[in-house]
Amino acid sequence: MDIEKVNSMDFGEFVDVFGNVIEKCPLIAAAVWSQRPFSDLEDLENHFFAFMDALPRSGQEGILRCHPDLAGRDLQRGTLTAESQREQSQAGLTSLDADDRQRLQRLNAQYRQRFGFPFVLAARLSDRAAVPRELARRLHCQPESELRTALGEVKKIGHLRLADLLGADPAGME
Ligand SMILES: NC(=O)NC1=NC(=O)NC1=O
Repeated sequence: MDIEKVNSMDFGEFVDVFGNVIEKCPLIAAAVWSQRPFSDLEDLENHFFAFMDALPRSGQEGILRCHPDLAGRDLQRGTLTAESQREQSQAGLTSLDADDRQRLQRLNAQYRQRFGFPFVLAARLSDRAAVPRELARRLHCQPESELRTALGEVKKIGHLRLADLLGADPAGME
């Protein structure tokens, strides 16, 4: 898909295509649509991220709270979005044994208790061994810096999802 096609989309089509670039936050695509035309794919991506950066802390935490836990209830119930399902299975989180899954759920609960939002990480850039290690490490970070780290992970997820949608090479979208 090229940028001319993106710029020609009406509102409904744009939100249908880009509504889940940021997990369960179609509002962001709905807002970014009005800023077309986009000069290129990177410009489109930057508008998504600029919207996130301009939100008050409550809005940024709200974005994080829209993310399903890694190897959490939604994965067990099969209620993940298609994108999340693919990402979590690529990281090997759909085939954890009971002990590993329970450990991850315990760490997720501790993290959520400490920060008030779920642990978010770009699963496609990680794997089943690294996820709990990274979660345990970030559990000890300060809230301010952890909010920034978590939003950075949302942006990595968004970057990869946009690259998929636009048929661009993820590296090429830097
Ligand atoms: N809590 C999360 O990090 N969730 C997720 N990360 C991904 O890459 N996909 C998800 O669903």
